[in-house]
Amino acid sequence: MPRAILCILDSVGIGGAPDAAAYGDTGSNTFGHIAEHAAAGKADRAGLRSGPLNVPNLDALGIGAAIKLSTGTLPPNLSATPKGGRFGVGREVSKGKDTPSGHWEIAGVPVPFEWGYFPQTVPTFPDDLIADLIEKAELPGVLGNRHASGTEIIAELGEESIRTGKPIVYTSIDSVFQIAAHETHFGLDRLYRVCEIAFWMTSPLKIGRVIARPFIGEDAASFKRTGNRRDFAIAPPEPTLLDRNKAAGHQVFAIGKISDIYAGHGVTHKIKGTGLPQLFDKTLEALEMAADRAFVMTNFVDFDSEYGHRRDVPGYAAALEYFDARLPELIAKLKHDDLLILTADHGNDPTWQGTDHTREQIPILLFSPSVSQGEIGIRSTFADIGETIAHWLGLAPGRHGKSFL
Ligand SMILES: O=P(O)(O)O[C@H]1O[C@H](CO)[C@@H](O)[C@H]1O
Ligand SMILES: [Mn+2]
Ligand SMILES: [Mn+2]
Repeated sequence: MPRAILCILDSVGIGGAPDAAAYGDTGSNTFGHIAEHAAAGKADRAGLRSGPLNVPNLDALGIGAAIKLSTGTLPPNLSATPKGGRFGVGREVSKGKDTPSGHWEIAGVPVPFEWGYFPQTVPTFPDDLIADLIEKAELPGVLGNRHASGTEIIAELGEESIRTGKPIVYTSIDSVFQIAAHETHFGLDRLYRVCEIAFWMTSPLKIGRVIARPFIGEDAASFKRTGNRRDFAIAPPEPTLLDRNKAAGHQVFAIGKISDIYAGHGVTHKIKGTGLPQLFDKTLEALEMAADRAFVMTNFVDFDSEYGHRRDVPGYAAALEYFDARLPELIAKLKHDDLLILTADHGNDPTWQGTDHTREQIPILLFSPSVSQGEIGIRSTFADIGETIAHWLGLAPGRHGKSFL
């Protein structure tokens, strides 16, 4: 009874995308640079972690070997010889370096169109779009209206937002329209409604997502974003692996952000979770419920949202070590015909300039009690991951990518 478990370690890239120059990201390497910083004592934080990166379980599955294959260089304290599983590298054909592009392509559907983006101007959003939003959502106005880091703009404008009732609208280098507002002063349900209205206005512009960014706290020093983030995303242009497995009558567990990323399409069990520990727990729980030919997919967003975008090297290193320490629990739960794949959707090198994603290749670490050790090389599309899982679950081949099993 085959089952498949796909863990997306959001933003855990491994460097070296051949087209990185087009994104200003030549030389970025999320995992490799964290390992280098840690080895040099530059990822220490009192009370959190210190010293070289300690990820023996990821290393046993081939993370070091995958990075070496991707960049030609083995980072410190990692091994070039895995102890089990199959390792490889994924290269993205879709344009853009955001979450939906990566996830859709991983699920067998590369993005066939150019995403819409907002310019690096102030204001960034078209006047008519904002005027329309203010009118339809009955807002007293908006704040922000520029490119920004979400935590920084809340610290800067959060108090004014509470005082005036105006939500904060901002974007990034990604195809996103983000709206931050206070969970209770503005109201969470109201924020979601405003996002929904914005989504209908921005989707014709091929903006991938409108993201609700609720926060709590009463002043700049205490503002904190909550787990009630919600992404309103464009639906994938073709049926993904999730749709295909659901259509075959099998379970599809979507854990964390997964359901949002695929606009709810192809999901039979939507499971929310906040923070790495809970997302990991929910993944283990889903495995308990997963029947024959089930597909379990989890997005571990914190690597990206809490550490990558925040350019927090010690935090990112500690998160990798946490995930690594829990990996044996997941592996212990695998039955003979279960397939586990660990991968990422893009990079977000915390040592890089700015606060945006980085165009990188991704690790593909595959493990099953019934698959021998080996290497799968550099795959020319992330869609090979989806096709491998489709093959494993007995689905007909899709239009993009090839199974590596
Ligand atoms: O700075 P925050 O609000 O975390 O925004 C980040 O989150 C968005 C979605 O992943 C990205 O486009 C990036 O801008
Ligand atoms: Mn992502
Ligand atoms: Mn991100």
